Amino acid sequence: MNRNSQSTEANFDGLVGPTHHYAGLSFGNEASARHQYQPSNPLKAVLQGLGKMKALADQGFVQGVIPPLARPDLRLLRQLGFTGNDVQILQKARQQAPELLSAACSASSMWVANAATVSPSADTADNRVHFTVANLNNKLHRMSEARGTTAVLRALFADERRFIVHDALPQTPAFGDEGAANHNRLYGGAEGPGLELFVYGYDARLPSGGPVRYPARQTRQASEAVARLHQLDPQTTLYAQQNPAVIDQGVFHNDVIAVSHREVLFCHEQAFSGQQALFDAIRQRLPEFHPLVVPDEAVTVSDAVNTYLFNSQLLSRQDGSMSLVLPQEAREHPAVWQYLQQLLAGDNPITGLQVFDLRESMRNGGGPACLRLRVTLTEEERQAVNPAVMMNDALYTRLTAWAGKFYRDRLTTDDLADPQLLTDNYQALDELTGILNLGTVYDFQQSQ
Ligand SMILES: N=C(N)NCCC[C@H](NC(=O)CCC(=O)O)C(=O)O
Repeated sequence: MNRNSQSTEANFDGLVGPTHHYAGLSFGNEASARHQYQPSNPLKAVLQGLGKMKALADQGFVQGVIPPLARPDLRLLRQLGFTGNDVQILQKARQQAPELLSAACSASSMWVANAATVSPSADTADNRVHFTVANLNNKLHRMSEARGTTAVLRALFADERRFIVHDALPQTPAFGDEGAANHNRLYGGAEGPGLELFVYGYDARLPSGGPVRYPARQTRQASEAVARLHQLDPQTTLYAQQNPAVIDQGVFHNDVIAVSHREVLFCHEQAFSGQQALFDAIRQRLPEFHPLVVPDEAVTVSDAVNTYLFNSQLLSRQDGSMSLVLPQEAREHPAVWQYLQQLLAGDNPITGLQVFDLRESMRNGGGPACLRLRVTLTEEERQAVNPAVMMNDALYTRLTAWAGKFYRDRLTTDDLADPQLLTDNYQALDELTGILNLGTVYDFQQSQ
């Protein structure tokens, strides 16, 4: 395979599933806690996500769709001791442990920045695109994604000559892994290996040094294991610790405080431990490195957590300038919006802002960047991706009609044991596998 052929950063967005609801399941994610038990609108949520995908595809960006996992996760409920037929299991869980029913129904697989860590073929010794499925072992509702995500990614990236999807790391806290949300890849003009920057919350070898209030979800040990699996060159691999003080302020993933694209790293001044030394190390390997650091006096960490300023997407336009894709909350915040105007006027590649209303996802702590998995692909690799998942007018029309047929416009935790919800979900997902040409990717299809 040709190492030097032109490559593209494609974005694959998670399609919001029909059971999207607010259950307060993610301790350390303040939006999740704040919106616990509020009614959600799954139809609006899926349409908001599709709107972003369609707008970016219309601008010529390569945009794909990742289907939701099948929920309720009856396998998980059985594993937790609930017995009987499907309806009995749901009802028993609702009566005895509603928080477990919520976990089994969570639509959290929409945040595909946590589906896997991805290394492009230019960085890997065997010249394949490597994916390691995230084990997400810090939270029950997220941990149970790994199995289904593995099957879905293998259905999308099936060509084993070009892609390899590794199983998730061992499910133990020392190997906590949250995927691409804690991984950046920086690169300059020349084709060839990029600099892979893995960001962890704590080092399991050291007894202290992590956050104290909220959990660190990613360990250094997990990042190192992913780098080994991906056969990365240690010369172009760096590890950095996220500042534990910002984890304690609600920055549960690095993509809540930093985003990279090409040679640019856009981040808050408090994002990393030893930030200056880290920047020196990056610059040593990548002379074009262009950090854009936001001072606390312009935007506080709390403002960043509330607006998801850094959970933005940086996209290159044809002319080499960059566009920043932001959530509506960033526009509504005077200090953040003022900072963004200064950024546009300043000497840097960002020349445009695009704002999307993603409020249904934002209320659970998921912004524009959480909803996408970035996969850098050569032209040949792009041709090898399942073409039915690539966004275009026809797919957008089909998926909006499909969602309109199956999704509810109101859902609360009280609705989760409704047998009709289960039947509708399975029917919706069965139809979706046809639209996206996925084969029988869901367990319920195999037992039919
Ligand atoms: N930053 C990135 N890349 N992803 C955001 C993930 C949000 C997700 N929220 C939730 O899982 C909330 C579910 C609930 O409470 O109902 C989480 O905390 O893992």
